[in-house]
Amino acid sequence: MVERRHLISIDDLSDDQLRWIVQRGAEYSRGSAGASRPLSGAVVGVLFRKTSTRTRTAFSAGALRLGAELITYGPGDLQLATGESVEDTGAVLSGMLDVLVARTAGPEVELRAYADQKRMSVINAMSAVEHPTQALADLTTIVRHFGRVEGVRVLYVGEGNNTASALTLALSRYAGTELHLRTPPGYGVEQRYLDQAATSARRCDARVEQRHDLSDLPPVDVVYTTRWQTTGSTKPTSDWRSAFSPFQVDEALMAACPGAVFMHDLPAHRGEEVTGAVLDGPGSIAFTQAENKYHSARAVLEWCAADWPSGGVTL
Ligand SMILES: NC(=O)NCCC[C@H](N)C(=O)O
Repeated sequence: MVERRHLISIDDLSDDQLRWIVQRGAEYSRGSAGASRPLSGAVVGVLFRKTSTRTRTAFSAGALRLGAELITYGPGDLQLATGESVEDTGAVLSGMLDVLVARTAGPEVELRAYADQKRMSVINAMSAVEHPTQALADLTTIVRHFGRVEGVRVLYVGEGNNTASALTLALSRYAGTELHLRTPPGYGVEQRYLDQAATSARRCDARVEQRHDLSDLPPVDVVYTTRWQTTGSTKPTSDWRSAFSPFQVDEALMAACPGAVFMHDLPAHRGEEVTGAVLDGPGSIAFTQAENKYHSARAVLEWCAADWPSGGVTL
């Protein structure tokens, strides 16, 4: 039996696979991906243990459009809620589903447990530490806007959360990219992701650096931010806003980055991490970026189906 593919971390993808998914997402967004239905006859489970608008809809609509049937589970629906283990849950679901798209409350260990079988693909629809499908959609957005990922320079402003970790792992795999992480003190991207990215950056001639202030901003092509209340996490101190408020993306910050477009993984909180003038302004591509989650989700699902008899991808 062919083992099923899992996407739990960006690090699970080879360079070729990463590039294939990003480019394929761009083809879907251009409407040039063709009309094949590689998930025909498949059943996809969609398990969201945390709230979701974009990712859940992108994967649900994507799976349906690619020909699959869907089963959706809310946070209290499975026997997980009454104490059944994630290992037992994964073993049972894998006998019935082809793909499980799951957003978990905690770290990736839960997703790895679901993936500890050979019959069902598992897709990380966001964990507490990494949001790989967001990074794939973000790179597809960059390809659509700039025509390439290579050489694109990104200023990421805000908490070093799941979105930031995935973006760090993904961008560092493209030649000439620069990722300037400017995160509040104490809220940076975890060192293990920076270490992984540093290895990729050396190999691919990319650059990743993290600082905790907004001085000496380099020339960039993209300014990216994220909300201040990351799903499932609570801040260790009650005065965290004083650390975050200098990191609001406002018109002054955008003026310091001439020519840059604005990206946001959403949901947005106008007046917190970004002003309305920036999010709703002419330089914002945040809502195109949100739509690209749907296009990218189809690319991810198609990649999972590659080895199925109905699949056509060879990577
Ligand atoms: N685009 C998304 O998936 N948005 C959902 C929340 C993202 C944010 N990084 C969070 O963890 O709250």
